[in-house]
Amino acid sequence: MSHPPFLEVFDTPESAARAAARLLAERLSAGGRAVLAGGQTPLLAYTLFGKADLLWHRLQLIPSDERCLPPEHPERNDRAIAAALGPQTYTLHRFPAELGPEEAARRMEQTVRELLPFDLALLGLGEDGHTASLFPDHPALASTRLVVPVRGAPKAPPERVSLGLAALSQSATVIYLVTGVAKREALRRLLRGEDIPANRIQAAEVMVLADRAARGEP
Ligand SMILES: O=C(O)[C@H](O)[C@@H](O)[C@H](O)[C@H](O)COP(=O)(O)O
Repeated sequence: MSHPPFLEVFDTPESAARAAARLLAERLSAGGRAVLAGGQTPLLAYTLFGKADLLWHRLQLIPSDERCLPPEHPERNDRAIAAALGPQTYTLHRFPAELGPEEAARRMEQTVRELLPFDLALLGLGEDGHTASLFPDHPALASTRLVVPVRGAPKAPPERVSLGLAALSQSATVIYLVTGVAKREALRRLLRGEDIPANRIQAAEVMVLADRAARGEP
């Protein structure tokens, strides 16, 4: 990260989610190409974003990563994102992660290439500083591929497929949404520019939306 990110701290996870939804709606009001994180943190933001009035038919979305689970598995990121966004007419590019890490990465390379550069990436942050499925000290971090297979992930399930640093670093704006006391140490490391996977993503504009619990404020 070339310069400290813009940080905004909110009283509660709900107010942070509202701010994230507003930002998504503003930045994507005319459509565009965006990356949406998996995991639990952003789901309320997606639900609120899904109510926005924008040119949904011009919006192309892709999860930051996908777990290698059957397509209908409730823990699939694409399913959780679609369920949260509700009945809007956007395009959601789904990783065929049920085919396994390598085959899914191979099949999505061209789709991702055609989506680049991203207008925006909303990303989460793991307690170990991971983002998407790019985990510390994992070989996927050193890959130059746009889409990387991930085996042996420390966060279940172990097999995943993820946008690589080469793709995520082609986002004009990266927004991290980080809430909860469990993320306190990871957020501190993110803001200090320490060498965690999230800080290996280069973007012209990096914003961090956090709640007081993650920021370590009473
Ligand atoms: O597939 C995933 O799990 C996510 O893409 C992952 O990168 C997530 O963003 C972080 O692990 C934070 O997860 P939570 O928001 O659930 O804490």
